[in-house]
This record gives sequence, structure tokens and C-alpha cells, in this order.
Amino acid sequence: MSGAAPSLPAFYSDAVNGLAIGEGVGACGTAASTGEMVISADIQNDPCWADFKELTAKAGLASCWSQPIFGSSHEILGTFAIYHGYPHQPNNDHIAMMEQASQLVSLALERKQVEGDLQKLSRAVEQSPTMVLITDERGKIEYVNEEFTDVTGYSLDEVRGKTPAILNAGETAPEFYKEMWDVILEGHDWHGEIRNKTKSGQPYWSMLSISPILDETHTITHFIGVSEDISAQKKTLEQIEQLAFYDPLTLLGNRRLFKEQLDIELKKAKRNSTIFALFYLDLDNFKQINDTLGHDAGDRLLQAIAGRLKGTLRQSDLIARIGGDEFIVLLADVAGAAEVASVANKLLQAISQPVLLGSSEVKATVSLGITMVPTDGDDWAVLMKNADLAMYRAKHKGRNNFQFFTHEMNDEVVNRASMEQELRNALNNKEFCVHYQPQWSILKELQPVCLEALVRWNHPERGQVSPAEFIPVAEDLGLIVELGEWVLNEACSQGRLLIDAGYSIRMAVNLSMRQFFDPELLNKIKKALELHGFPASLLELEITESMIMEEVDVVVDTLHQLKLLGVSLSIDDFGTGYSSLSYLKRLPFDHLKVDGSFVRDIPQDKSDMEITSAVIAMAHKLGLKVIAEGIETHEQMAFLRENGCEMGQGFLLARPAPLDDIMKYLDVEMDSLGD
Ligand SMILES: Nc1nc2c(ncn2[C@@H]2O[C@@H]3COP(=O)(O)O[C@H]4[C@@H](O)[C@H](n5cnc6c(=O)[nH]c(N)nc65)O[C@@H]4COP(=O)(O)O[C@H]3[C@H]2O)c(=O)[nH]1
Repeated sequence: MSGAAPSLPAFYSDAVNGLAIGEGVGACGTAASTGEMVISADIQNDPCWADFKELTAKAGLASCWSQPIFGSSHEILGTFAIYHGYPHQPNNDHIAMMEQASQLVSLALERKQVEGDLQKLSRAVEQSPTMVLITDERGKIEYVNEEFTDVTGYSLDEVRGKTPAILNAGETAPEFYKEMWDVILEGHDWHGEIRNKTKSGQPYWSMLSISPILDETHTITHFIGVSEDISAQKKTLEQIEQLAFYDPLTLLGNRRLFKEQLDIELKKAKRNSTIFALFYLDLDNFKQINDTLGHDAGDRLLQAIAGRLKGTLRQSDLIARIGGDEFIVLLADVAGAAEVASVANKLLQAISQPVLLGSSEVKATVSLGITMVPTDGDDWAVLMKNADLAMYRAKHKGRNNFQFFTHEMNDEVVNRASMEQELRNALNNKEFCVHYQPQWSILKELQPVCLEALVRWNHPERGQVSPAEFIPVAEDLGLIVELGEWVLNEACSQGRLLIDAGYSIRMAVNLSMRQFFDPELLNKIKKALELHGFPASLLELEITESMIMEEVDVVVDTLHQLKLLGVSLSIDDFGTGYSSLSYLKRLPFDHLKVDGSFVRDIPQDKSDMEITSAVIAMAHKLGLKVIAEGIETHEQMAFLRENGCEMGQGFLLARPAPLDDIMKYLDVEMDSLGD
């Protein structure tokens, strides 16, 4: 309770102030609590004053009549009370007077409350952190708040009587405003984002809500606009979008953006019956460049490639970077395959021009797969798969070329899937066997010095499947580790049988990439040697040149550990990789096998002959003996001998065959073949 009573003693008012209302808390407390008039004609004998007898006696108050004051919604605002210094019972006139007085007080109190509310409201609007603008029904500005002035630079005096059109940045179409007015004039609220400008002409994004204010006859009297400057949020959103849809390194679109754009292009092409082409590009030697020149150089190369793509293609073509060194291009609205092929050629040309990365000049090439839309498909997943398959075909065809997708490529994938399944069962079903091909010393007398173990798959329906076909699949599936171990054991056990029969000959076994990087490799080799009692000195492991280019440190370490076992090592398919001389010098190889592809065209291809003789000379400088693969003719043999190649292998000398068939070469001197 709090009281306002100028004629009551101050100590009395102080004592009463702050008391909780309730029955028994004097006449006023009881009236406020019950909503009924309370007449205490004799305070000293009135139970509701029991706790305040002394206080009232001290104040000289003997009677109190208290009437509740009701607000317009019949809520109790307070009480109106009359005290007397003597016990006093009111008559009807007194009661009527009390009721009238309380009504008058109610009016005064309510008015004060409304004024207070209005004041609070206007202060809230004035100091609101959002912009508030009020116009009359013709759109003439009557009021703007401080925030409006802060953001736009316009004071109320400057804009009063003008329309909000002064804020129009001129970047929004008139139809937009027309639609907005249609909504508001219908008496509805409108929300939206519009581009405004400040007094100094600075454009900004405004998130705006406009509400018409209606009177009791539902006529619009005013409009109120509440808005916020959302330029900063917009900018953040744009940045997020940039990150979500663009590759920060090359500033090209990313996979997500490309997919969206492709969907639009697909619909367009369908509507207009046009065709377009999808290119999938993969850098051929990116890993090598990255590994040798570092990631910064790799990044700059990718930027350079992106620049070349942009420089070669039309502005309307879409380009995206969708992975580390993978780009994708959509060539919109093309006339046909010939045009597409010519663009592909131009791209290969542009990309293969040398790029200067710091002080090194690098030549990058790409393998490019092409799929045509809608001929090859009309859906993102299918098209991507097609282009990817075609790109892989381009890789297999020697890189730096392009290939169109064909449906046969798809069939191959299906075949491969079934081969995967069959391969998984082949070991258990004992469908593999090992053939051996002798390697011969060729310089003086022709003598078999080693037998290379070559695995064969006797497929129950397809007959013998070439290892060139199934080894890569076994490698991908990881099955090669188990298969390779089986071949190793076969070779050691057959080698042991040969020793027992009086022929001590080296057995060469191919190691696949997965086997080479298998942490159990050394243990497995030791175990095989022990199990079959085959001496390490007679086991040769063939490791391809491409394998030693992988994780350099692991390779060097593994090769040295193998060497410690006592086995000999040969570097296979030499000439097909990119190994550097200084690197080779660090590796403990015994033999180097010149790849058959160089031997094949001797003596027709002069450059192959030059390469072969250079490789032989280089190998000798490194202290390695050379084995030439794929010798098929006497001319080849003569050339290799002239160039000092110590050993040879090929159909001219012996084809791979089961060990029983190979035994004859071990019995017979073969001098006659050499001439
Ligand atoms: N045109 C022609 N070819 C000749 C001639 N002399 C030998 N060849 C073939 O050349 C391949 C030599 O083996 P590679 O280069 O290690 O190439 C091998 C090797 O990389 C892989 N491979 C075979 N067996 C195994 C194995 O047990 N483990 C692993 N990891 N790979 C194996 O499969 C590849 C192909 O093996 P094959 O089909 O047996 O093919 C063999 C052999 O039959 C010739 O005068 N002319």
C-alpha cells in the first residue's frame, strides 16, 4: 500500500506505506482486497484495525470509511478514504459522495497512467535500435526516430512532409514498389528487403516492414515503417556464399555451384533442343610437381591452369574446380562433336605451355574426358560418371589427350565389377597358377640365369585371363597382397625343387605397389624363404619404376631392409616413369629392366634405340646390370649385345610357360639362338 494524504500526519503515512493489502489491514487494505466499501465507524472497536489501534490513536483518527477505486476495466486502482477524529457512521449522502469521489479519482489516475504509458512508448520508439518512420495516409513523413537519422543522415526536419522516395537508391524496379503499395493499400502489412540510399548517396540494404494504421472505421490514417540496415549481414551472407560455391584458390566455381548450373543448363538444353558437352580434366603430373616443388608451387600451377581454361574458353562456358587437380567444364550450345574436339585440342595446347613457378619452368598436361549431352545422358550423376570414365581412358592412352565417352566404356566398368567378384573367389578355388619365363645372359654364351614368375588365372569360363587385365583389379581391391604372397611361396617352393634337382637358378618375383608398402612385407618374405628352404641370394624382387616414385623415404628404407635380407632387387619397366638419376643412385638395386616398349620398335625407331643405349650406359654408370625385356627378333638381340646389355628376356628366347616346360631350357645349351 502507499498512500497520498496531505492532511494525515507524516508518521502515519510512513507507517502505512509499504503494507501489503489484505483483509484486516485497516479499512483501506480490506477494501482494496475485497473490492467492497469498508466503514470503520469506530476504529478502536473494529477488528480490521486490531493491529493498528495504537497508531490510529496516536494520529487522532477514530473512524475511517474506505471505498475501492475501480479502473475502466473494473480493476482496482486503489481506495478513497475519509477519516474522522471521532467515531462516525456515514449516512446515504456520505456514501454517495464517497462513490462519486472515487470515480473522479479513478479518472484522474487512469489519465495519469495513459500519459505515463504514452511517454514510455514514445521514448521506446525514439531510442529504438531499429529505424521507425511514420507517414500520413498520403505517404508524407510525419515522424522519424533517432536511429533513422543515424543511419540515413536525414533529421526529422529535413524529411518532414517529404515521401520515403527520397531514400530510393534507384536500383529497384518500379514494379517492385507497385506490388508493395498494392499490399499496403489493401490494409495488409508488407515485409521485404529493399535497396535504399543515405543522404550522402551511400546505398544500403534495408529490411523493411510497413504497416498501415487504421482508425475505428477501418480507414488508413497513417503508415508506419520499421526497418533495419542489413548491409553488413548481406555482406557476410555473400562471403558465406562465396565460400560455399567458389574455390578460394582459383576463384572458379566449385562442384556445388557447377551442379546447380548444370541442372539449369540441362533444362535449357531440353527446352531449346540444343546440345552441350561436359569436359572432365585431371592434371597428369600434379602429384609429382607438388612433391618436388612444394605445395605453394602446386597452388600456383592450379591458378595458372584455371587462368588458361578461362583464357581459352568462351565467357558463357562454365568452369569449376571440383577436386585437388580436377576441373570440369560445360561447353554450352555446341554444333557437334567436331567443334567439341577442336575446343578440347585448344585446351590441351594451352595447358601444356610451360608455366614458370619461381625459378622452375614446369610443363603440365591434362587427361580430358568428354561426354555429350543429351546423347550420352541427361542427369548429373550419369554425366559425371561418363566424363570421368572417358578421362580415365585418356589417362590410359598415355595422358595429354582427350577421349569421348562411349557406351563400351560403361560395359568395361560392368565387366570389371563382375571380375572383382570372381577374383575374390579365385584364390580359394585354386584358379591361379604360375608360369615362368627365363631371363638369359646374352653377352657371351646364352645361358638362363633367372626365372621370372608370372601369375596366370585360369578362369572357369573365360579361359586364361591376362595378368595385365586382372592384376590392376586385384591391386585396387587389395587382393594383390594375398595373391602376391601366394606367388612368392610358389616361386620359392619351385625354386627349392630346382635346387634339389641340381639347378641353382635365381627366381624373380614381381612385387605390386600394395605389397611393397605392406608393413608385413619383410616378415612374409623371411617366412617364405624359411618355409621352403630357399636361399635369399637366389630370390630377386622386381619393383616397377613408377612404385619407387611414391613415398620416397619409405621406399628408400624398405629397399635397404630388403637388401639386408640378402635378396637381389631389380627395377622393372624402366623408362616409363620419371625417376631422376640422383634419386636412383640412392637405391640399392642390382638390375635394371629396360621396358619392352623401347625394345619393341628396334631397329625401326631410332629414338627408341637411342633411349635404350642411353639407359644401358646410364645403368652401367650406376653399377647396375641390365636386362632387356620383350626381345622378339634377332636384330633386337644384336643391338642389345652391341650396346653391352648383359641379360635379355623375350619370346625369341622363351615364352612364359609352366615349370615343367621350362626345364628343357635348363638342360640345353642355347648358343645357336644368338645368331
Ligand atoms: N610382347 C611381348 N611380351 C613379352 C615378351 N616376353 C615377355 N613378355 C611379357 O612381358 C611381361 C613381363 O612381365 P612384366 O613386365 O613384369 O609385366 C607383368 C607384371 O607387371 C604383371 N604380373 C604378372 N605376374 C605378376 C605377379 O605375380 N605379381 C605382380 N605383382 N604382377 C605380375 O603383369 C604383367 C604382364 O604379365 P604377362 O602378361 O605375363 O607378360 C609378361 C610376359 O609374358 C615378348 O617378347 N614380347
